[in-house]
Amino acid sequence: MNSIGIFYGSSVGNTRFVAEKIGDIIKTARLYPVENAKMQDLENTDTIILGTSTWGFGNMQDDFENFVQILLNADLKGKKVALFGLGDQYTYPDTFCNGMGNLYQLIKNKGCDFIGKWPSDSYDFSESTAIEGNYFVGLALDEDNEPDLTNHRLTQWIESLNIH
Ligand SMILES: Cc1cc2nc3c(=O)[nH]c(=O)nc-3n(C[C@H](O)[C@H](O)[C@H](O)COP(=O)(O)O)c2cc1C
Repeated sequence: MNSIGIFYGSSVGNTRFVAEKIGDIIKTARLYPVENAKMQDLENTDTIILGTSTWGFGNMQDDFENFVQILLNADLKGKKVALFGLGDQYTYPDTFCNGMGNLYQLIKNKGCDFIGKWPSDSYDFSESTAIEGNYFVGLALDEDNEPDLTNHRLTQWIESLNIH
């Protein structure tokens, strides 16, 4: 069976809120806050949905501090990976969702199959390390300024993943 896990880090609850929403839609998915997640959790999961917010002008959320090493050491070959990131495009237009960009850079050469890139044209920002061409490397969400768009973006994105 294709196991699905949602791994996330969240400081004030926005990424957790989104992770739980994804879990409501993909009923078979297990939720893993990265502060407690183990390498085995990653390696036992076929489709990894991985979410971080951005803090301190472009960093991943704090709970990734230890999890970064776990991600680097884990065997992710052949796994599907879908990234999502939360940020604030108006206050931080030069580092919008850079946390997701950093996450992508960290694991992009680990042999996983990235799914769920997302068009960037409906956002208003100047720079992001999460951009490749006209697409974000995963779903970008802005709960600070556009919470009303989250549901629609999320359902479209999950449909595009084609994993359940
Ligand atoms: C001090 C601070 C720094 C932030 N830095 C960035 C940033 O560089 N880029 C960005 O897109 N968002 C930035 N944000 C916005 C957060 O990523 C956003 O509020 C997010 O929804 C928080 O999610 P969380 O509660 O899951 O951690 C920052 C917010 C704060 C308070």
